[in-house]
Amino acid sequence: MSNVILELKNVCMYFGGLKAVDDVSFEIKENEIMSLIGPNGAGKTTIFNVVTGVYTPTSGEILFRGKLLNKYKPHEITKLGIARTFQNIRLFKQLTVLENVILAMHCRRKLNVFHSVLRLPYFYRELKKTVMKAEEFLDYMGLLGKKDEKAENLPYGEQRKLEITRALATGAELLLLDEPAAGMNPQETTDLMRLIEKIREDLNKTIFLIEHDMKMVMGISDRIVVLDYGKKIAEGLPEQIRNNKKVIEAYLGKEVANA
Ligand SMILES: Nc1ncnc2c1ncn2[C@@H]1O[C@H](COP(=O)(O)OP(=O)(O)OP(=O)(O)O)[C@@H](O)[C@H]1O
Repeated sequence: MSNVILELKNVCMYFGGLKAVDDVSFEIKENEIMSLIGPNGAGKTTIFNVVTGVYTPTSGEILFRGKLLNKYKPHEITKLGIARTFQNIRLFKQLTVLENVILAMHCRRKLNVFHSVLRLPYFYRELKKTVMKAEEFLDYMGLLGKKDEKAENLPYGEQRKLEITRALATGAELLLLDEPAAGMNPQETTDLMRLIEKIREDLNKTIFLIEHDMKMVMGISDRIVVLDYGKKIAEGLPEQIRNNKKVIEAYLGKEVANA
């Protein structure tokens, strides 16, 4: 049986009287592509926020490889091996593509202020290694040719790819992608699907995805969890979700049945 990498047990996240996430439980297995879907306001991003330490859940448990995450801070969770991208792209827009990747690698780098101030030979050796590693990530993602461009000058689809590159560069095993195909045309979306599948296969990553594009969700996911008003209303294989009456009736209608 495959190993569970992430487990949510009866997780609740309340904002005052609003139950943004209400008693949600599910598991993600190592190397799986799991999608989280649901209408606007269903609680998807809130789930990402509790998993990555932005919020402490009101109750319930979040376990990463059996380790309770509830009290960890976002940077500690990144260090443990979970990285995310955001619905609204968050890059250092004025910095180059390469610099953006290098900054994402800082949580694994052996350099500190002491090394950089004294400019020890060690500093230059480590810096060179870091640059080479960052270039490897960019090459893998097809962005090496753009390494010296300012992030803000990249076309939208490439900015989204750069965000994924940054998530990979943290060394994370579990990648949380929040609407990676948002704003992409159908060709870009298909390319992105192939890329995500490649990352899972070549690099042995686990992918947890929020996405509204049903063709992508149905085409790429091993399993899908469906939320509605903070509650899990279904979980299963794409075929099961596509044919689930509750899912179709509750909100997706033809969108999911025809994807
Ligand atoms: N910090 C917060 N304070 C108060 N309410 C919040 C907060 N964050 C989210 N909410 C509310 O929680 C509910 C779930 O929001 P969430 O962003 O998780 O939904 P979503 O499924 O990601 O929606 P979308 O598809 O539109 O991104 C919404 O009603 C939202 O307004």
